[in-house]
Amino acid sequence: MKSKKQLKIGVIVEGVGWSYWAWRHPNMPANASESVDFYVKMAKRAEEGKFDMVFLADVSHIGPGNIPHFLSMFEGVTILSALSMATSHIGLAATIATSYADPFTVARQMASLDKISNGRAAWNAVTSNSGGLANYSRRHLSKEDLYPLNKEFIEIVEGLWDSYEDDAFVRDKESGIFLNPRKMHQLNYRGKYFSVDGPLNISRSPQGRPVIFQAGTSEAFMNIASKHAEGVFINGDDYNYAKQFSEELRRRAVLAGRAPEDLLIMPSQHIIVGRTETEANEKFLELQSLSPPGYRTPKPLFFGSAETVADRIEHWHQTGTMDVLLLRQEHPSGIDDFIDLVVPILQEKGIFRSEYESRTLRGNLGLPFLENRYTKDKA
Ligand SMILES: Cc1cc2nc3c(=O)[nH]c(=O)nc-3n(C[C@H](O)[C@H](O)[C@H](O)COP(=O)(O)O)c2cc1C
Repeated sequence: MKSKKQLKIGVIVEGVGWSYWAWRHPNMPANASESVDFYVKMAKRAEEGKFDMVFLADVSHIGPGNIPHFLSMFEGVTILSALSMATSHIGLAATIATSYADPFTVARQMASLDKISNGRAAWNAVTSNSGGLANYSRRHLSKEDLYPLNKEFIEIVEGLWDSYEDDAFVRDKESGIFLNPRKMHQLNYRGKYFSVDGPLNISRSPQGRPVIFQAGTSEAFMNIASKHAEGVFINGDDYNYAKQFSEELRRRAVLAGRAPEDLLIMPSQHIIVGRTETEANEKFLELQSLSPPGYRTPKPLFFGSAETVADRIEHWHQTGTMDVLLLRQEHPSGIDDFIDLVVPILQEKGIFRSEYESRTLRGNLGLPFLENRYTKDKA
Protein backbone atom coordinates (compact mmCIF):
# COMPACT_ATOMS: atom_id res chain seq x y z
CA MET A 1 0.00 0.00 0.00
CA LYS A 2 1.32 3.44 -0.93
CA SER A 3 1.44 5.72 2.10
CA LYS A 4 -1.08 8.55 1.97
CA LYS A 5 0.31 10.35 4.98
CA GLN A 6 3.49 12.34 5.35
CA LEU A 7 6.47 10.64 6.92
CA LYS A 8 6.57 10.70 10.72
CA ILE A 9 9.80 10.52 12.74
CA GLY A 10 10.55 9.25 16.22
CA VAL A 11 13.84 8.94 18.02
CA ILE A 12 14.63 6.01 20.26
CA VAL A 13 16.66 7.70 22.96
CA GLU A 14 18.97 5.10 24.39
CA GLY A 15 21.42 6.99 26.58
CA VAL A 16 24.88 5.75 25.72
CA GLY A 17 23.59 4.15 22.55
CA TRP A 18 22.34 1.00 20.94
CA SER A 19 25.65 -0.84 20.95
CA TYR A 20 28.26 -2.23 23.28
CA TRP A 21 30.91 0.33 22.54
CA ALA A 22 29.46 3.73 21.57
CA TRP A 23 29.73 4.89 25.18
CA ARG A 24 33.51 5.04 24.71
CA HIS A 25 33.25 7.88 22.20
CA PRO A 26 34.94 11.04 23.61
CA ASN A 27 31.76 13.10 23.03
CA MET A 28 29.39 10.61 24.66
CA PRO A 29 28.72 11.25 28.37
CA ALA A 30 29.44 7.84 29.91
CA ASN A 31 26.44 8.26 32.25
CA ALA A 32 24.03 9.37 29.48
CA SER A 33 21.57 6.54 30.22
CA GLU A 34 20.90 7.92 33.67
CA SER A 35 21.40 11.62 33.05
CA VAL A 36 18.22 13.68 33.05
CA ASP A 37 20.17 16.54 31.42
CA PHE A 38 21.12 14.29 28.52
CA TYR A 39 17.51 13.18 28.01
CA VAL A 40 16.21 16.75 28.17
CA LYS A 41 18.83 17.85 25.63
CA MET A 42 17.89 15.04 23.25
CA ALA A 43 14.14 15.66 23.57
CA LYS A 44 14.54 19.40 22.96
CA ARG A 45 16.76 18.77 19.96
CA ALA A 46 14.25 16.27 18.55
CA GLU A 47 11.50 18.84 19.02
CA GLU A 48 13.57 21.43 17.11
CA GLY A 49 13.74 18.83 14.34
CA LYS A 50 9.88 18.61 14.43
CA PHE A 51 10.04 14.91 15.30
CA ASP A 52 6.81 13.21 16.31
CA MET A 53 8.10 11.49 19.39
CA VAL A 54 10.76 10.36 21.78
CA PHE A 55 10.38 6.59 22.01
CA LEU A 56 11.82 4.57 24.88
CA ALA A 57 12.49 0.86 24.51
CA ASP A 58 12.81 -1.21 27.68
CA VAL A 59 14.09 -4.47 29.13
CA SER A 60 12.61 -6.73 31.81
CA HIS A 61 15.55 -8.85 32.81
CA ILE A 62 19.28 -8.14 32.62
CA GLY A 63 22.64 -9.75 33.16
CA PRO A 64 26.23 -8.62 32.68
CA GLY A 65 26.06 -9.47 28.96
CA ASN A 66 23.53 -6.74 28.10
CA ILE A 67 24.47 -3.56 26.25
CA PRO A 68 25.68 -0.87 28.68
CA HIS A 69 22.51 1.20 28.22
CA PHE A 70 20.33 -1.59 29.61
CA LEU A 71 22.58 -2.07 32.64
CA SER A 72 21.69 1.25 34.24
CA MET A 73 18.81 3.26 32.80
CA PHE A 74 15.68 5.20 33.73
CA GLU A 75 12.21 3.71 34.04
CA GLY A 76 10.22 5.06 31.08
CA VAL A 77 7.18 6.85 32.54
CA THR A 78 9.32 8.55 35.16
CA ILE A 79 11.78 10.11 32.72
CA LEU A 80 9.03 10.93 30.20
CA SER A 81 7.15 12.86 32.91
CA ALA A 82 10.27 14.99 33.35
CA LEU A 83 10.59 15.44 29.57
CA SER A 84 6.97 16.51 29.30
CA MET A 85 7.79 19.59 31.37
CA ALA A 86 10.77 20.51 29.19
CA THR A 87 8.93 20.16 25.85
CA SER A 88 5.61 21.26 24.35
CA HIS A 89 4.85 19.35 21.14
CA ILE A 90 6.84 16.14 20.90
CA GLY A 91 5.17 12.82 21.71
CA LEU A 92 6.39 10.67 24.61
CA ALA A 93 6.27 6.90 24.17
CA ALA A 94 7.09 4.44 26.95
CA THR A 95 7.51 0.68 26.65
CA ILE A 96 5.83 -1.22 29.49
CA ALA A 97 5.64 -5.00 29.19
CA THR A 98 2.19 -6.45 29.77
CA SER A 99 3.74 -9.67 31.10
CA TYR A 100 5.01 -8.10 34.28
CA ALA A 101 2.98 -5.01 35.06
CA ASP A 102 -0.54 -4.54 36.34
CA PRO A 103 -3.20 -3.20 33.96
CA PHE A 104 -4.88 -0.85 36.43
CA THR A 105 -1.54 0.73 37.32
CA VAL A 106 -0.43 1.05 33.69
CA ALA A 107 -3.77 2.58 32.68
CA ARG A 108 -3.35 5.08 35.48
CA GLN A 109 0.31 5.89 34.80
CA MET A 110 -0.16 6.34 31.07
CA ALA A 111 -3.37 8.38 31.46
CA SER A 112 -1.54 10.59 33.96
CA LEU A 113 1.41 11.09 31.58
CA ASP A 114 -1.10 11.85 28.84
CA LYS A 115 -2.74 14.58 30.92
CA ILE A 116 0.51 15.96 32.29
CA SER A 117 1.78 16.33 28.70
CA ASN A 118 -1.55 17.65 27.35
CA GLY A 119 -2.15 14.68 25.07
CA ARG A 120 1.31 13.51 23.99
CA ALA A 121 1.63 10.05 25.56
CA ALA A 122 1.94 6.63 23.93
CA TRP A 123 2.31 3.17 25.39
CA ASN A 124 4.31 0.42 23.68
CA ALA A 125 2.54 -2.71 24.94
CA VAL A 126 5.11 -5.47 24.40
CA THR A 127 5.14 -8.93 25.94
CA SER A 128 8.92 -8.68 26.47
CA ASN A 129 11.18 -11.70 26.82
CA SER A 130 10.16 -14.45 29.19
CA GLY A 131 13.25 -13.87 31.36
CA GLY A 132 11.22 -11.26 33.21
CA LEU A 133 9.02 -13.98 34.73
CA ALA A 134 11.82 -14.45 37.25
CA ASN A 135 11.88 -10.79 38.28
CA TYR A 136 8.19 -10.18 38.78
CA SER A 137 7.01 -13.15 40.85
CA ARG A 138 5.35 -14.77 37.83
CA ARG A 139 7.27 -18.02 37.65
CA HIS A 140 3.94 -19.85 37.59
CA LEU A 141 3.30 -18.53 34.08
CA SER A 142 4.93 -19.87 30.94
CA LYS A 143 6.02 -18.28 27.69
CA GLU A 144 2.74 -19.52 26.13
CA ASP A 145 0.77 -17.33 28.53
CA LEU A 146 2.38 -14.07 27.42
CA TYR A 147 0.21 -13.22 24.39
CA PRO A 148 -3.15 -14.33 25.86
CA LEU A 149 -2.20 -12.21 28.87
CA ASN A 150 -1.17 -9.33 26.58
CA LYS A 151 -4.61 -9.39 24.97
CA GLU A 152 -6.46 -9.25 28.29
CA PHE A 153 -4.14 -6.55 29.58
CA ILE A 154 -4.71 -4.26 26.59
CA GLU A 155 -8.48 -4.80 26.63
CA ILE A 156 -8.55 -3.78 30.28
CA VAL A 157 -6.39 -0.70 29.80
CA GLU A 158 -8.49 0.44 26.84
CA GLY A 159 -11.63 -0.13 28.87
CA LEU A 160 -10.33 1.77 31.89
CA TRP A 161 -9.37 4.74 29.70
CA ASP A 162 -13.08 5.09 28.88
CA SER A 163 -14.13 5.13 32.54
CA TYR A 164 -15.35 8.70 32.21
CA GLU A 165 -17.22 10.25 29.31
CA ASP A 166 -15.54 13.43 28.10
CA ASP A 167 -18.04 15.70 29.86
CA ALA A 168 -18.40 13.65 33.06
CA PHE A 169 -16.91 16.32 35.29
CA VAL A 170 -19.23 19.27 35.86
CA ARG A 171 -17.12 20.91 38.58
CA ASP A 172 -19.80 23.54 39.14
CA LYS A 173 -19.11 25.42 42.36
CA GLU A 174 -22.50 27.15 42.36
CA SER A 175 -24.58 23.97 42.33
CA GLY A 176 -22.00 21.90 44.16
CA ILE A 177 -21.99 19.24 41.43
CA PHE A 178 -18.55 17.85 40.79
CA LEU A 179 -19.33 14.74 38.77
CA ASN A 180 -22.24 13.49 36.70
CA PRO A 181 -22.27 9.90 38.01
CA ARG A 182 -24.18 8.64 34.94
CA LYS A 183 -21.06 9.44 32.90
CA MET A 184 -18.81 7.27 35.05
CA HIS A 185 -18.56 3.63 33.97
CA GLN A 186 -17.39 0.49 35.68
CA LEU A 187 -15.53 -2.02 33.52
CA ASN A 188 -16.12 -5.26 35.45
CA TYR A 189 -13.60 -7.23 33.38
CA ARG A 190 -13.27 -10.91 34.23
CA GLY A 191 -10.49 -12.74 32.40
CA LYS A 192 -8.23 -15.74 32.87
CA TYR A 193 -5.37 -13.62 34.21
CA PHE A 194 -6.97 -10.44 35.48
CA SER A 195 -10.07 -9.32 37.24
CA VAL A 196 -10.63 -5.56 37.25
CA ASP A 197 -13.73 -3.65 38.31
CA GLY A 198 -12.74 -0.04 37.62
CA PRO A 199 -13.48 2.76 37.11
CA LEU A 200 -10.11 4.44 36.70
CA ASN A 201 -9.69 7.58 38.77
CA ILE A 202 -8.56 9.93 36.01
CA SER A 203 -10.51 11.53 33.17
CA ARG A 204 -9.62 11.45 29.49
CA SER A 205 -6.91 13.68 27.97
CA PRO A 206 -7.01 16.16 25.06
CA GLN A 207 -6.16 13.28 22.70
CA GLY A 208 -8.90 11.08 24.15
CA ARG A 209 -6.50 8.42 25.26
CA PRO A 210 -2.81 7.54 24.84
CA VAL A 211 -1.69 6.04 21.52
CA ILE A 212 -1.00 2.29 21.64
CA PHE A 213 2.09 0.82 19.98
CA GLN A 214 3.22 -2.80 19.97
CA ALA A 215 6.28 -4.78 18.87
CA GLY A 216 6.63 -8.47 18.03
CA THR A 217 6.85 -10.88 15.12
CA SER A 218 4.70 -13.96 15.73
CA GLU A 219 1.26 -15.01 14.53
CA ALA A 220 -0.12 -14.46 18.03
CA PHE A 221 1.38 -10.99 18.02
CA MET A 222 -0.11 -10.08 14.65
CA ASN A 223 -3.58 -11.19 15.72
CA ILE A 224 -3.55 -8.83 18.68
CA ALA A 225 -1.66 -5.93 17.07
CA SER A 226 -3.94 -5.83 14.04
CA LYS A 227 -6.85 -5.17 16.41
CA HIS A 228 -5.28 -2.96 19.06
CA ALA A 229 -2.01 -1.37 17.89
CA GLU A 230 -2.03 2.04 16.27
CA GLY A 231 1.64 1.67 15.40
CA VAL A 232 3.88 -1.38 15.19
CA PHE A 233 7.59 -1.12 15.91
CA ILE A 234 9.41 -3.46 13.53
CA ASN A 235 12.96 -4.45 12.82
CA GLY A 236 14.13 -2.45 9.81
CA ASP A 237 17.13 -4.55 8.80
CA ASP A 238 15.51 -6.10 5.73
CA TYR A 239 13.29 -4.23 3.27
CA ASN A 240 11.51 -7.30 1.88
CA TYR A 241 10.70 -8.60 5.35
CA ALA A 242 9.43 -5.17 6.43
CA LYS A 243 7.28 -4.87 3.33
CA GLN A 244 5.76 -8.32 3.64
CA PHE A 245 5.20 -8.01 7.38
CA SER A 246 3.53 -4.62 7.08
CA GLU A 247 1.27 -5.81 4.27
CA GLU A 248 0.20 -8.79 6.33
CA LEU A 249 -0.49 -6.62 9.39
CA ARG A 250 -2.58 -4.20 7.35
CA ARG A 251 -4.48 -7.07 5.74
CA ARG A 252 -5.42 -8.32 9.18
CA ALA A 253 -6.30 -4.81 10.38
CA VAL A 254 -8.74 -4.46 7.47
CA LEU A 255 -10.27 -7.85 8.34
CA ALA A 256 -10.72 -6.51 11.87
CA GLY A 257 -12.72 -3.61 10.42
CA ARG A 258 -10.03 -0.94 10.66
CA ALA A 259 -8.79 1.59 8.10
CA PRO A 260 -5.34 0.41 6.97
CA GLU A 261 -3.83 3.90 7.39
CA ASP A 262 -4.72 3.84 11.09
CA LEU A 263 -2.02 1.23 11.71
CA LEU A 264 1.39 2.84 11.37
CA ILE A 265 4.45 0.80 10.39
CA MET A 266 7.48 1.92 12.40
CA PRO A 267 10.82 0.35 11.41
CA SER A 268 13.86 1.34 13.45
CA GLN A 269 17.03 2.39 11.68
CA HIS A 270 20.50 3.17 12.87
CA ILE A 271 21.51 5.86 10.39
CA ILE A 272 25.03 7.10 9.68
CA VAL A 273 24.99 10.16 7.47
CA GLY A 274 27.53 12.75 6.33
CA ARG A 275 27.66 15.64 3.90
CA THR A 276 29.36 13.18 1.61
CA GLU A 277 29.76 9.41 1.52
CA THR A 278 33.39 9.90 2.65
CA GLU A 279 32.25 11.83 5.73
CA ALA A 280 29.74 9.08 6.59
CA ASN A 281 32.50 6.55 6.21
CA GLU A 282 34.72 8.48 8.62
CA LYS A 283 31.97 8.36 11.25
CA PHE A 284 31.49 4.66 10.66
CA LEU A 285 35.22 4.00 11.10
CA GLU A 286 35.24 6.16 14.21
CA LEU A 287 32.53 3.94 15.74
CA GLN A 288 34.36 0.79 14.62
CA SER A 289 37.53 2.01 16.34
CA LEU A 290 35.72 2.00 19.71
CA SER A 291 35.14 -1.76 19.67
CA PRO A 292 37.88 -4.26 20.46
CA PRO A 293 39.56 -5.97 17.50
CA GLY A 294 37.35 -8.74 16.12
CA TYR A 295 34.03 -7.01 16.91
CA ARG A 296 33.20 -5.74 13.47
CA THR A 297 29.65 -4.63 12.64
CA PRO A 298 28.38 -4.17 9.09
CA LYS A 299 27.52 -0.73 7.75
CA PRO A 300 23.91 0.19 8.44
CA LEU A 301 21.34 -0.06 5.66
CA PHE A 302 20.72 3.69 5.84
CA PHE A 303 24.21 4.95 5.26
CA GLY A 304 26.02 7.56 3.19
CA SER A 305 25.48 11.11 2.00
CA ALA A 306 22.39 13.02 3.11
CA GLU A 307 20.89 12.69 -0.39
CA THR A 308 21.41 8.92 -0.46
CA VAL A 309 19.85 8.48 2.97
CA ALA A 310 16.90 10.79 2.18
CA ASP A 311 16.25 8.90 -1.09
CA ARG A 312 16.19 5.60 0.76
CA ILE A 313 13.82 6.96 3.39
CA GLU A 314 11.57 8.27 0.64
CA HIS A 315 11.52 4.86 -1.02
CA TRP A 316 10.58 3.02 2.17
CA HIS A 317 7.95 5.64 2.95
CA GLN A 318 6.40 5.72 -0.51
CA THR A 319 6.07 1.94 -0.60
CA GLY A 320 4.19 1.83 2.72
CA THR A 321 7.05 0.18 4.59
CA MET A 322 7.88 3.15 6.79
CA ASP A 323 5.07 5.35 8.07
CA VAL A 324 7.21 6.32 11.05
CA LEU A 325 11.00 6.26 10.94
CA LEU A 326 12.31 5.31 14.37
CA LEU A 327 15.87 6.58 14.57
CA ARG A 328 18.42 4.81 16.73
CA GLN A 329 21.36 6.80 17.92
CA GLU A 330 24.85 5.40 18.24
CA HIS A 331 27.29 8.10 17.16
CA PRO A 332 26.97 11.03 19.62
CA SER A 333 26.28 13.42 16.74
CA GLY A 334 23.86 11.00 15.02
CA ILE A 335 20.63 12.90 15.78
CA ASP A 336 22.18 16.31 15.10
CA ASP A 337 23.53 15.05 11.76
CA PHE A 338 20.12 13.71 10.82
CA ILE A 339 18.33 16.94 11.76
CA ASP A 340 20.89 19.21 10.11
CA LEU A 341 21.50 17.22 6.95
CA VAL A 342 18.56 14.93 6.18
CA VAL A 343 15.47 16.71 7.56
CA PRO A 344 15.83 19.72 5.18
CA ILE A 345 15.94 17.35 2.19
CA LEU A 346 12.86 15.47 3.41
CA GLN A 347 11.10 18.82 3.82
CA GLU A 348 12.14 19.86 0.32
CA LYS A 349 10.77 16.58 -1.02
CA GLY A 350 7.50 17.51 0.68
CA ILE A 351 7.32 14.34 2.76
CA PHE A 352 8.12 15.77 6.20
CA ARG A 353 6.63 18.73 8.09
CA SER A 354 8.25 22.11 8.75
CA GLU A 355 5.86 22.86 11.60
CA TYR A 356 3.83 20.68 13.96
CA GLU A 357 0.23 20.26 12.81
CA SER A 358 -1.07 19.63 16.31
CA ARG A 359 -0.22 19.74 19.98
CA THR A 360 -1.26 16.13 20.52
CA LEU A 361 0.64 13.05 19.44
CA ARG A 362 -2.48 11.62 17.82
CA GLY A 363 -2.91 14.84 15.84
CA ASN A 364 0.68 14.85 14.60
CA LEU A 365 0.63 11.16 13.70
CA GLY A 366 -2.64 11.66 11.80
CA LEU A 367 -4.40 9.10 14.00
CA PRO A 368 -8.09 9.49 14.79
CA PHE A 369 -9.35 10.76 18.13
CA LEU A 370 -10.99 7.68 19.61
CA GLU A 371 -14.49 8.34 20.88
CA ASN A 372 -15.33 7.04 24.30
CA ARG A 373 -17.09 3.67 23.85
CA TYR A 374 -20.06 4.81 25.92
CA THR A 375 -20.77 7.87 23.77
CA LYS A 376 -19.67 6.52 20.38
CA ASP A 377 -23.00 5.03 19.38
CA LYS A 378 -25.04 7.91 20.79
CA ALA A 379 -23.53 10.40 18.31
C1 LIG B 1 11.07 -4.54 16.82
C2 LIG B 1 10.91 -5.11 18.19
C3 LIG B 1 11.09 -4.30 19.31
C4 LIG B 1 10.99 -4.82 20.60
N1 LIG B 1 11.19 -4.00 21.66
C5 LIG B 1 11.11 -4.50 22.91
C6 LIG B 1 11.34 -3.67 24.06
O1 LIG B 1 11.60 -2.47 23.96
N2 LIG B 1 11.28 -4.24 25.28
C7 LIG B 1 11.01 -5.55 25.46
O2 LIG B 1 10.99 -5.99 26.59
N3 LIG B 1 10.78 -6.36 24.41
C8 LIG B 1 10.83 -5.86 23.14
N4 LIG B 1 10.61 -6.70 22.07
C9 LIG B 1 10.35 -8.14 22.31
C10 LIG B 1 8.87 -8.50 22.21
O3 LIG B 1 8.16 -7.91 23.27
C11 LIG B 1 8.65 -10.02 22.26
O4 LIG B 1 9.03 -10.51 23.53
C12 LIG B 1 9.43 -10.81 21.25
O5 LIG B 1 9.43 -10.19 20.00
C13 LIG B 1 8.84 -12.24 21.17
O6 LIG B 1 7.53 -12.21 20.66
P1 LIG B 1 7.24 -12.63 19.15
O7 LIG B 1 7.44 -14.10 19.11
O8 LIG B 1 5.87 -12.19 18.82
O9 LIG B 1 8.26 -11.89 18.30
C14 LIG B 1 10.69 -6.19 20.78
C15 LIG B 1 10.48 -6.99 19.65
C16 LIG B 1 10.56 -6.48 18.37
C17 LIG B 1 10.35 -7.38 17.19
